[in-house]
Amino acid sequence: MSEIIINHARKEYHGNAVIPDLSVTIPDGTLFTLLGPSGCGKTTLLRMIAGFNSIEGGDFYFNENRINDKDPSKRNIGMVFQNYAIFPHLTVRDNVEFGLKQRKLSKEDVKKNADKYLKLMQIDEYQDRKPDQLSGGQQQRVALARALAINPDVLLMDEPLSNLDAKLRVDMRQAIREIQREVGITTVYVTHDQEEAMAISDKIAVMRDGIIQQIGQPKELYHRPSNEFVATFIGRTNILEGKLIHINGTAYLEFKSGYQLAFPSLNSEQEQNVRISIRPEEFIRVENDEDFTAEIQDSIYLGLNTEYFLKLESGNRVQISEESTFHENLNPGDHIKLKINTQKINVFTKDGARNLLGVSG
Ligand SMILES: Nc1ncnc2c1ncn2[C@@H]1O[C@H](COP(=O)(O)OP(=O)(O)OP(=O)(O)O)[C@@H](O)[C@H]1O
Repeated sequence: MSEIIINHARKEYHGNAVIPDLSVTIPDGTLFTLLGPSGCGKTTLLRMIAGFNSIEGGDFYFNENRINDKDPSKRNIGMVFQNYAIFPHLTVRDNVEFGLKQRKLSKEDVKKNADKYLKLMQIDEYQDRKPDQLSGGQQQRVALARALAINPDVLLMDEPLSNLDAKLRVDMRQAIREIQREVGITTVYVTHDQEEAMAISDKIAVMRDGIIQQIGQPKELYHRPSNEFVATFIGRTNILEGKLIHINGTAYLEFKSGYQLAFPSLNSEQEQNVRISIRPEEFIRVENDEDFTAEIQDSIYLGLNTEYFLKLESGNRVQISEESTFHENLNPGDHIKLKINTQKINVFTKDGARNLLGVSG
């Protein structure tokens, strides 16, 4: 088992830095996800850890061992990719035993290890089949069993579920989570799917343009995103422009409508233009004492929740979400009153680069 430490990593392609200077520590035994939009450098970083990419700067360690110059085959890594990468001409068992045989283990140990992971991944009943006789989800289980059977120090997974259909993806991410916990292996998981990242990870690093924007538990990223990019990439949010002002020593958020909301947690911040992030579920419908009035423009019934598309009196459009009730009878054109949950909103500088409330985690 290993902690992974990356100090000042730099990656260039043809003189162009796709990862300028990245540092991160991945604690032993965690499922750590690299999350970000396409092209942000997730796969590049994963391949640097694996040893498939040159490293233009910085140091990579597994525990105290610097691995920069270590051959990929000597890093003791298990890998699972999007396209399964299992051998089509070998049976399920032979696939799982492949790495074990290469390591010249005794026959008994090969069998014992393969049995363990065939069972753990619930594919023992297919052990004599060839991959083309398996579903995508089963093939991915074989890939995972094969990766884990060699007892790697680190498991690297690059979009392992993206070839699977939606329902299976949800089942498989649960399976991966359970196996990872059971085996306790340090895992680096790459995805661009924020929901998958939230569901599976102990910790997530949100990346953009080769730079880590924030590292935290899913909950921390959702509630206290470090900047507007993270706030909009993790979950959904409404961004309203406003001003931070002081009246008699107390901070207020002034919205476009002119409404002023007392916001004492920013008492020590200077007056400035801000961008206010309010998640759809943090607008609460009230009968009086409202922060906003809004006109309903449209709604979508989603079973547990109903989403409303609203126009605020300022003209701003926002989306809110609330638990559906059977007798609900709101229609386009209706006016409603809303309060916002001030504990849960976030306030960014006018360029969206910094959360004035600070960041936990
Ligand atoms: N071999 C290469 N030569 C030149 N540029 C490359 C090479 N591989 C990747 N890049 C560039 O490096 C950047 C990061 O790519 P990378 O594949 O790491 O992104 P990613 O976040 O994994 O994206 P995706 O989710 O689409 O796989 C991109 O701009 C990409 O075009």
